Amino acid sequence: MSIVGMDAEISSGVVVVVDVIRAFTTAAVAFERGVRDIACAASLDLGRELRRRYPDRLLAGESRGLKPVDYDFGNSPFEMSMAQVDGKRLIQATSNGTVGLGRCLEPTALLAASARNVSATARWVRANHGGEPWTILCTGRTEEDWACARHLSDLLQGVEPERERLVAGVMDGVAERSRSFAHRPVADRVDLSVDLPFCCDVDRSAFAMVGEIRDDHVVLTKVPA
Ligand SMILES: O=C(O)[C@H](CS(=O)(=O)O)OP(=O)(O)O
Repeated sequence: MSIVGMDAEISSGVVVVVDVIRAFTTAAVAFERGVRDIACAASLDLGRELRRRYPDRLLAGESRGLKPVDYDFGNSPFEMSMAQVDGKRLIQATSNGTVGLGRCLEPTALLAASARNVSATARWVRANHGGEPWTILCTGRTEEDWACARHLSDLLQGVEPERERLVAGVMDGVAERSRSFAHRPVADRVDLSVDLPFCCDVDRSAFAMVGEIRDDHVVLTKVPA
């Protein structure tokens, strides 16, 4: 039972990949909007390749937080909350979250989580892999993923954590990112203010996002839990 960062060797067992700001908050919102499944790519170019392979899929993702010109969507949960994607299939390629999914080579089970579906993720793991070893992979260096991982770890161990502490951790992560953005040219800064309410909406999504490893990507599906 461990919480690790992206520099760790990912063991087997149940692996939950956490990305609160913003990949797996955006993925959760996409599923809430009726998306059927999400093919997660570890790079923008692989995302483009997947679109060539599966032209019916819409392409979502970011580079340095911003939407590539040839992508259909960026990585904003706010943007996704208004998207007409009911019944659609997505491809998602981001800097951290989808890269993290690709790091897990032979997990017993692989899931994607954010604060939005953290309790549902814990319920799914306990119901389907209770008592088995698990690893929580934080894909970011800022506080939000680690706060979410600690929250999930408590839930997996039968401890009821405080939501307020998780929200405070997300807010700390946003503050850290805003400070880093301040060093970028204005045009390169990501306005997280519209996304923050979605990232802080703890347990809005009553489903786990369960991954299936394919040759060169991971497909997430929504599983009520
Ligand atoms: O889109 C995001 O919020 C981040 C990119 S950055 O770290 O803010 O530049 O990507 P994600 O994979 O969602 O952490």
